Amino acid sequence: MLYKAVILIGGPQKGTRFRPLSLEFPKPLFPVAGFPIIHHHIEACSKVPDLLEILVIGFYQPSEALNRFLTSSQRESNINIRYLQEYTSLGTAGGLYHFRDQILSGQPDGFFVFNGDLCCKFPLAEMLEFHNQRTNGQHFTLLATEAPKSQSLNYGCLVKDPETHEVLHYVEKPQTFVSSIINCGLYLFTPEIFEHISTVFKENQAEIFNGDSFSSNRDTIRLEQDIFSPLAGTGKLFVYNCEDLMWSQIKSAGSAIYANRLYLGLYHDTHPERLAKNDENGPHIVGDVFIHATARVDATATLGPNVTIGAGVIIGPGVRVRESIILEGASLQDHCCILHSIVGWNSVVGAWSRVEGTPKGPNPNDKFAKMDSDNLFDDHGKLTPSITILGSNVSIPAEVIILNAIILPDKEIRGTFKNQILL
Ligand SMILES: Nc1nc2c(ncn2[C@@H]2O[C@H](COP(=O)(O)OP(=O)(O)O[C@H]3O[C@H](CO)[C@@H](O)[C@H](O)[C@@H]3O)[C@@H](O)[C@H]2O)c(=O)[nH]1
Repeated sequence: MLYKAVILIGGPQKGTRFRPLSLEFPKPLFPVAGFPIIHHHIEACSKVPDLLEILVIGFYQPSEALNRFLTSSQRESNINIRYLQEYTSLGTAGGLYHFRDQILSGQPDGFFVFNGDLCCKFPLAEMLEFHNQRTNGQHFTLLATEAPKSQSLNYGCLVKDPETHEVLHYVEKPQTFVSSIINCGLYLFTPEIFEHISTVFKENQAEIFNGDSFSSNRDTIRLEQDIFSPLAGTGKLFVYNCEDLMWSQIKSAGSAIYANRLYLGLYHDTHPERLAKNDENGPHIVGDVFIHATARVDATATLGPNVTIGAGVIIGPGVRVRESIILEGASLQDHCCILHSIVGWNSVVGAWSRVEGTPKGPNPNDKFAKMDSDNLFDDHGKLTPSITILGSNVSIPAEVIILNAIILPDKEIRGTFKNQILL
């Protein structure tokens, strides 16, 4: 059986907590546990036997960074990888439909579709096995997991037949509780899915000529509302439910820090060589830490748990870093302290300064709790305390405190700042 994979990466977005970090760099390339978010998807795909190619679909302008990433991923994984750009946001099914000829070229028997903003222990082999056990032939499988009742409302929710695992009912982000089984944003489709998308496409186009709709987004088709909801209960849609799945969305900077922790934890099984170890000449390592081979870390620094140090980073004596991501080219000067923060590309933190955010994470007492995607502002218009973010080329002087702040790129900070966005 031949398969393909499609990764939906969306496009530039405004007003998110990721903004200072995604201004110059598409979010799917943001490094988590040392590698771009979608590198983890590609790595999972490379383990699927007979994978014909990977198509990355989005509405980002092709950029040097994206091209460089795709070329190097292709070389490393030895799989053909192409970027297909939508002319506008076509929705999670619209992009698939627009590029259906490319997806079906080479005649795959099926294809995986990934939301690009997932952090997951992608159970592709298990999904394939589950999918192929259904006798139906032309059917579709989606990956699901459990969420607490209150959090389930933030996701696609589904009700399944406990015997057959057929999806009987699907509601995208319901207003009231439907089910604690949530859509994880990873699907396995057969080519027949295009017949269902085509029906919706034609209905939408017909509306233009019936004068029913002047909406500018009539080319948009959503997998969740337009395809899954009507497919539920027709015997075509099945759910592979992985209750204990290691899974999170990456929507905010807080969730990037959480995903960093999850992927570093996974490296114990998948890539133990990527985890830093304590040795006489190196820094003190606490828990899971990734240090890029080109970073220079003083032996008196203490790093961890859950820290990623990017390429070319320089870390001075006595520095302390925990629960943070330090991006390529940054410099942390003597005895500074970085907690629950993301330090942007080529930023400098001066000696004895403290950069600190507020920890974000799912409720540890609730087995199925998910990471909430934190809003930038609370109901009173105040910045909600969360991860501190320094954009690229930010300079923090010596002996100041930066607490719960978001600092846009290229800023030279002169003093202490708390609970602010510095534009
Ligand atoms: N190519 C492309 N990608 C898109 C588009 N719109 C969204 N995407 C990508 O599709 C994924 C889903 O994005 P959203 O539309 O923001 O949905 P969501 O709020 O994340 O919810 C989805 O994911 C949840 C799990 O993470 C699901 O529970 C939910 O049902 C839904 O599928 C993201 O990776 C996003 O970049 C589009 O027009 N074009």
